[in-house]
Amino acid sequence: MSDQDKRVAAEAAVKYVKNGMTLGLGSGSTVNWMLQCLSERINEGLQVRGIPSSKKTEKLARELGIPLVDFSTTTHIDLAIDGADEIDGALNLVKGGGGSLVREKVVDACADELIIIADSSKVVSQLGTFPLPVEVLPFGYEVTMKNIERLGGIPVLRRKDKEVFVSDNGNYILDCQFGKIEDALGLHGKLIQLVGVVETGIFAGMVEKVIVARNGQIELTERG
Ligand SMILES: O=C[C@H](O)[C@H](O)[C@H](O)COP(=O)(O)O
Repeated sequence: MSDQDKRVAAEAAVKYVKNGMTLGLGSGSTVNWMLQCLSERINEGLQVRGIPSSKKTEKLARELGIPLVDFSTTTHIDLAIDGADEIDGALNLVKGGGGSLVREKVVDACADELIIIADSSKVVSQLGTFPLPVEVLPFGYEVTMKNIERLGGIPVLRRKDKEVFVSDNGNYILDCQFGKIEDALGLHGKLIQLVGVVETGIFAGMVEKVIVARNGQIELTERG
């Protein structure tokens, strides 16, 4: 992991932002760099507004003076910029390492274009080394865990500072090891049908561009 590369990727993504855009603001440490870059451009006169995908992003964006709106103002997002925990060669993603996957998916899915920014440690040949985050209702999460085990997963209830981690939506996160994921969309489809599952961290077929920085150099991959 390199903060320098996260910043390089973030700077490259912000070049795609144009005056007047409504932006989807993802979550995580790479997105935090993007917010810094965006705020610098806003200080230079760029006029945009953002819809944040987490309370943490909302807080930082406010501190940086980035104008924010929510879905009561508009349901249209021109461009979303977000991070990822894993990116495969088909531009499928695992997300949710920071617990923001549900709001990220709502924001990213309604954007005209989604750009993913990352340092090169996130690029994998196959998804599944990073345990798949699955957001579940707290009620009956034990049952949901059993059902995930029946699908071949090993779910672990996420904790933070020894307390159960609670998402911005008041839900729990199960970090699920499935081994190497052969069929990302198929696995998502099975999980999302389970009662109690709110959303999975598989983002398949959603990305237009991936910007990866490796030792300070940009690698741009676009959906073919
Ligand atoms: O829930 C968190 C998000 O999916 C993040 O975009 C993802 O975890 C990547 O975060 P970072 O840029 O900190 O590695």
